Amino acid sequence: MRIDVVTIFPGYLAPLREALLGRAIGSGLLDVAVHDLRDWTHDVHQAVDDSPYGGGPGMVMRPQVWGDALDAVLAADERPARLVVPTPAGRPFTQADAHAYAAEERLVFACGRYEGIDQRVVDHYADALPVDEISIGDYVLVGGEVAVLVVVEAVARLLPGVLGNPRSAAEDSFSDGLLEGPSYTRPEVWRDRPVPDVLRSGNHGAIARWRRDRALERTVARRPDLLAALPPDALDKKDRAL
Ligand SMILES: CN1CCN(Cc2ccc(Cn3ccc4ccc(-c5n[nH]c(N)c5C#N)cc43)cc2)CC1
Repeated sequence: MRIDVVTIFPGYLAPLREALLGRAIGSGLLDVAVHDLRDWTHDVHQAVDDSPYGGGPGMVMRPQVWGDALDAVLAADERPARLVVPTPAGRPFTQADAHAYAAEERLVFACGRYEGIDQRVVDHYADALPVDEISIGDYVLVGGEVAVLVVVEAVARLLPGVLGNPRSAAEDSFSDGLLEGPSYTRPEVWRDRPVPDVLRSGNHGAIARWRRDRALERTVARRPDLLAALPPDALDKKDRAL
């Protein structure tokens, strides 16, 4: 998979080259190119923004610069691409999106700043390729770069060979529609707090039941919306007895 990121703060994307993602890049599983939007400005001030039509606070990113940048970036590789534009007004990014994006040959991310990117940029490219305006959560950031780091990590970990243990991705939180329950490791007792006996029992059936119960409890307490979204047959009689 090839990933391109266009931003006015290339340094913000440096973490992409660390740790797991850095190894994925090094092993050729992932090809990442970060582009400075200002490389496509032509004025001495390298202006990328201007005042909003209709008034209002802040500035809006100019379509011309974005058009020149995205034309050049898209033309640099013949693989079909999906353009992903993080925005507070975007559709919520989900684990299902991460799986869908992991199947793409190429993702191009447009990182906005200020009050966002002139809408005509999204409208223009939507005539030529799939374009997603996504949000990583109901809180307000200052730009799209952090969202790109989140999305790229969520996607890259699903690529074959990136995670040391492929079972991790297969048994993700949300993969069965529930939150993950608590995890424990050595020592058996830490500051007078023991590991739950069932986890040391060797009784795999009882362990699976215990883990499912804890996942259900946590989901009820923290994300009742996930329960409501489960298909009718997702909970068995024992689940409902909890
Ligand atoms: C008067 N009001 C009119 C509405 N604006 C709304 C607004 C517009 C842009 C920005 C800053 N920004 C610029 C590009 C960009 C991309 C993503 C995100 C982002 N934030 N939160 C997420 N989950 C994000 C994601 N993914 C923020 C971004 C902040 C707030 C505020 C002022």
